[in-house]
Amino acid sequence: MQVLKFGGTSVGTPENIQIVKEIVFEKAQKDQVIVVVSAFRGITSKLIDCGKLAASGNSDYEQLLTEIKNQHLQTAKKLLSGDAQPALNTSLKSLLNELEDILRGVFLIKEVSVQTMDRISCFGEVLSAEIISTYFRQSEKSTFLLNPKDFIKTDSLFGRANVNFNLTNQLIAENISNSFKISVCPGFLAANASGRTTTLGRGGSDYTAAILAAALDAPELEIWTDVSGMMTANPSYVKNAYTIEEIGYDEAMELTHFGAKVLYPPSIQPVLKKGIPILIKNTLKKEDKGTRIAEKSVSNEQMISGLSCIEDIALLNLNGSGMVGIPYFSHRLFETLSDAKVSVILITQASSEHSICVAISQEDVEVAKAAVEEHFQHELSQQLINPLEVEKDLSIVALVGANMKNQIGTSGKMLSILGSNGVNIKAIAQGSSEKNISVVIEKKQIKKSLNALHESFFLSDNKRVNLFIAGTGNVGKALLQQLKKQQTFLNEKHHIDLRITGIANSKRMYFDEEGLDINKPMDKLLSSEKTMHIDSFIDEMVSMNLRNSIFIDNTAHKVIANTYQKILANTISVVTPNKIACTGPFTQYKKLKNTALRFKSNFLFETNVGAGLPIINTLNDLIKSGDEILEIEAVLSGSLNFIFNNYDGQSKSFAEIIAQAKEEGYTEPDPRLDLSGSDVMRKILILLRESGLETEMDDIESVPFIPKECMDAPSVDDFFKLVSKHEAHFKQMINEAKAAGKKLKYVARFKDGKAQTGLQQIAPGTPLYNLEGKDNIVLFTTKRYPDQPLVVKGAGAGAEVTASGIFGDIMRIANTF
Ligand SMILES: NC(=O)C1=CN([C@@H]2O[C@H](COP(=O)(O)OP(=O)(O)OC[C@H]3O[C@@H](n4cnc5c(N)ncnc54)[C@H](O)[C@@H]3O)[C@@H](O)[C@H]2O)C=CC1
Ligand SMILES: N[C@@H](CC=O)C(=O)O
Repeated sequence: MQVLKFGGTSVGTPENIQIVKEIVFEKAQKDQVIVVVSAFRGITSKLIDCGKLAASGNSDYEQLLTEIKNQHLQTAKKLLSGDAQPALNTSLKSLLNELEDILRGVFLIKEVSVQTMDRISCFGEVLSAEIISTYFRQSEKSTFLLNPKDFIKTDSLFGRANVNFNLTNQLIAENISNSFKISVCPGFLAANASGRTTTLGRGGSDYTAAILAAALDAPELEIWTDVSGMMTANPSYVKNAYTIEEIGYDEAMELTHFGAKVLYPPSIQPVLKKGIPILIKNTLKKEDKGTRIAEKSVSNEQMISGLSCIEDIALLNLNGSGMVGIPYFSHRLFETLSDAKVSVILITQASSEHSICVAISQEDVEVAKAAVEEHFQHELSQQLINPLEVEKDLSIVALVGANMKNQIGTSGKMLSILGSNGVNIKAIAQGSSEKNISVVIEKKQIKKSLNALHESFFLSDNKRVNLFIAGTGNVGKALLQQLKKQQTFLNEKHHIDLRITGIANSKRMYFDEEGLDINKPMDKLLSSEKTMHIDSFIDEMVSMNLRNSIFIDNTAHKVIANTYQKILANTISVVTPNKIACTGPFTQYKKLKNTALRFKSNFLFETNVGAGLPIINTLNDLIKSGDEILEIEAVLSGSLNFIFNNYDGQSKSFAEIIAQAKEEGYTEPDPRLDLSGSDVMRKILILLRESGLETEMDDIESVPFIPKECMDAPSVDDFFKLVSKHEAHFKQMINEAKAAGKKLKYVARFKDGKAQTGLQQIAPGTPLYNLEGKDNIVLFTTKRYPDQPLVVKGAGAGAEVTASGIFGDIMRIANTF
């Protein structure tokens, strides 16, 4: 015997009922089938409304009743043909007349009892079963319409009656005939000992099906609904959520309790007790596999079966010294809430017993608060407990999986993922069964949290990282190219999905939560009508509240650098080649680092020194492992190295070589920063700060090599003109070096606690002498490297290498999410 139950949507339209027929008839070829049906979608609510309207003396119930009548008669007309149709119409009309009579009576006496409401509300199932059984019978004569009142026997608790299982099981065995291929049974209704109609409460049709399946020892109970089973998370929040193919009863219960409303747990108790598996299937996508809920959880690799959530939660926090060591305190709290019909969803209590915190539905807050305050009036007045604290607009997110108990660190991982996304956890509960870890968070963080957790716990998922990019000049453009080139590789090899969710240049900005087309991200930016303003950019980025977000500053702008503090405090990481933030006052640099630590964001700026070379990371590793910097000797300007490697005082002028360095993207957007030595001062300052020294820009001595008049030029154009004017000065510098058999290098040095930068003649045979092109070199002499310094050397300027350094920082952060 097979038992199938079809929900309201499955039987909601004539077209859907035709699909139901296909499903049932296919099954009936193999074995007898019992088909339990719900009311057509929306009918039960309409019936209840009719009852309430009639009871309040409002004749509008008649209009609603007409709608109910028409929907059933029209469905019957569409489904049936020939003689069957008038016959069905007669029986439908007789049922509808009975309903009309009851409602008329209610209207006249202006009163409806729960018992009468049971009679009214179950008409949906009765009418639906009448139509469906007649429709089936038209093609399959061996179809029978069951009356559950004959065999499902309950007490007289109208509205939510309790089943007498002994009697019911016996009556089912006696009443369900083996002689019909298909039996159609209306769900939800039953009868008490004296034959009066009762109903089975919430999930009633599932309950009917479960009672039948259990009594008949069905091999499986099939629940056909409008979703393809239980999903790994709510798909309206998590696009990558997918159907769980197999799950244990316990896990299914946990998921259902916390939001996956595919089943109502109490309604499946009868099959659960007998270990009968339940198959959840989608009527409108019958080819989908669905979810099989079986007695034992399936031992698969997947540690987490699903994520679920409940929205609109409030926390009640009762605390006070008067609670400590007093027996029955929690008992009294729960009893008070229970008496007030407030259901407690989650509980946490500190072992000190100083406080107890419960999560309830937000809609129960007022009732709960009033009840608790009244009950604990004495303790409150004696200040033994503090006034009840209520926090609203919260949600619960739960991680569910039977395999969690075999895994160390699951809750740690969960909390760390939420923390690195700036999600504050208000309360946490983990049962000793370890099948569920639930956290209470702000409601606005739900989408971000579910997605971040889903990507981290479901191995099939790619972890999405959202990039907000400001600056699309030399470096910015090179970065966009590299992101495009690496996208497939990162997806396939590292399961990281980098999306550009925001982009800006100095004029415009553009946002797309799903990510811009990586092949042409500039198109949308260039046609955007949104004017770039950094405050609006940040507001939009923060309000998008996306998981795993990184802001990348590819500008050289102070205004942008000044916003890092705010960005980091919103748990959005910052990656930047812009040196301004790290070279302001030491207190500001320190504050940024502390903010990043406090808000679990990352602040990375490897490209501030030596472009893509791993200089800051190397230094960080030395310092973190306890080493100490004794000396630094370095060439830190790619552009100056390029200029002095290419200027010979003959073929091209000094101004022409600077222009070439600018053209090739080695200089700062304003080359005066390079030529003045300021850029090198910034870099050595950053290295000293990263070495642990509290240093300011003024602590660095710098000897300029460029005439003061050039540096005082009011614009970059004027600067070039003045450099041309002073060509003889530069010629003399290079000729003197050549005559001494040396090369000119702009050197930064830290020795004996002092930092200096300046142009020097470098003799052959020293590490700085053979530094080609735009290369940089840094020699760290440390306690561990006292004789032979640790050397980092390579290309130290240029858009490509800088972009690849930025990419490296992005990946370092992406791997922490
Ligand atoms: N070129 C190199 O070798 C290296 C450069 N850097 C740094 O990289 C950064 C970028 O350099 P480049 O790409 O060469 O500069 P660039 O001048 O080519 O590009 C700057 C970009 O920033 C945008 N921008 C300027 N102000 C803005 C604002 N207020 N809001 C939004 N966007 C704004 C511009 O529209 C442009 O797209 C600079 O901070 C530079 O110091 C760091 C290491 C090496
Ligand atoms: N302008 C800089 C580039 C990177 O910081 C340089 O010349 O080194």
